[in-house]
Amino acid sequence: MISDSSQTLWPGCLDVLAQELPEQQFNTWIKPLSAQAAPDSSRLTLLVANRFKMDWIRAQYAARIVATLEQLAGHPVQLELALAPRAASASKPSSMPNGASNGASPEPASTPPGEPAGAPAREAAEGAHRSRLNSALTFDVLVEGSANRMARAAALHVAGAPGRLYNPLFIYGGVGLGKTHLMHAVGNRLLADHPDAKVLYIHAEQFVSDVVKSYQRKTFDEFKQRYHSLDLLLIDDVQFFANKDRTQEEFFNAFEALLAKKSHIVMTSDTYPKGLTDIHERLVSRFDAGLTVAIEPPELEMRVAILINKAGGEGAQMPEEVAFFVAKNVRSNVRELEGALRKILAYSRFNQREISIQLAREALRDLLSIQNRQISVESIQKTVADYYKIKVADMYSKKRPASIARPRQIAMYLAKELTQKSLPEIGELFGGRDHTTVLHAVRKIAGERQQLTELNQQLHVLEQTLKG
Ligand SMILES: Nc1ncnc2c1ncn2[C@@H]1O[C@H](COP(=O)(O)OP(=O)(O)OP(=O)(O)O)[C@@H](O)[C@H]1O
Repeated sequence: MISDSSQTLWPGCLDVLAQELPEQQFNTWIKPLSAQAAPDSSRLTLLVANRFKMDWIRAQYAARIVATLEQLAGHPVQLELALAPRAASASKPSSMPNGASNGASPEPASTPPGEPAGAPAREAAEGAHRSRLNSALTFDVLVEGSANRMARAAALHVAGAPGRLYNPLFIYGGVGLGKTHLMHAVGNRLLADHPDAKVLYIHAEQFVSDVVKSYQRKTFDEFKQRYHSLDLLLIDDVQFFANKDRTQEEFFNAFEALLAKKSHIVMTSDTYPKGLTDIHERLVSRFDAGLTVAIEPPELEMRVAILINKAGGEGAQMPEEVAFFVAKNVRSNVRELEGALRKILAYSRFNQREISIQLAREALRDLLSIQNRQISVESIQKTVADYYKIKVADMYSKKRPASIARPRQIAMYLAKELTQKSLPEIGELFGGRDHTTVLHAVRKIAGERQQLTELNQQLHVLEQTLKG
């Protein structure tokens, strides 16, 4: 008889890996595996469909799987890989993702076994395939906060009246802040209202690859037919067009054709249009011709709301104090926040314990210890000095010009936010300054961060850099 914890070990591990690995890799390699755990969870056997997959999983994923299993179990776990009996592997549901390959898989697309899904599932998959939309990414599950309020309002407007105002809509911001989610939400809403609309979500890299294929196969007519006939084109991460001249030309053509027929274009990027490098000026000026909106890193309360909502979506309840604890420690972006939540939920399920601050601390111990280990006041001083192009020595000096005093205040603020040091200790490390000077700097920068978008973004970049 297998104990409860051994039964939840692999599902818990799947939860964590689903969050940590790119979707394509997870769906291709990890999701199809079935597991048998020893009753005491000391050993876990994964059944793999063929020898090729077994070698690949051993080489690419075994170490990571073991680390995750051991973190969940709290003791060493031996991992074994075995070939699945033929019948067992053939009856597994197909798990191939609908999107095109991201190049991670070395296996020909026809190799993985799998029965076709049932008709409704197939239709849904075909619908999703046509538009490449992820139907889970809707406005309903997108938490609103000051960080994304304007972008969300603009996206809602576009979904409700495409082809009119805000065309193109250009959404920019740092990684994992919800740009892609917002884009899918526009497409899903439009399709819900107009099921016949021709919508396509595509990552810029895929667009580049489509251009290359059309070039090689001389099928530009089909390419044009496909892109120029859309009602809504959602194109993600356009910074990937940098230096790809032919792609930029084709995108320019598609762009002009779509705007001429009043189709809508929504784009995302990691920076605002004029901040894009190696993109033709005529494209940049068109990107900026509709509405450009930023998504910013979520503030504390928004991070808390996201955690509570997402936990609810997984059928779990996260007490507010735990959500605050996690949100205070995981600040960089929503994707990391989701990763932390997955770990906590998996840890709670596996150990059959209620979610508490103590449990969160244990589940996130690697993440928390990496943060504490890596960030020292000295590394903050160096990073900030490099960023604002001043000397590290100016962090300790008595110089007062604003070009030096302000980065110094920013470094003090980050030292308070990212380390466990007290105000007097920080003052000491900044050339023996009084703790009231540090307090003044911390309050000033915290206040301005709420008001000034540019400062907020700079701090976000610095935090990401410091956290590695
Ligand atoms: N406001 C929000 N409410 C709920 N979930 C969110 C929110 N913002 C982001 N997310 C979730 O965070 C994850 C990362 O978001 P997304 O992929 O849209 O980020 P991104 O800005 O496109 O990042 P990248 O630039 O790395 O592609 C997704 O799972 C998304 O659903």
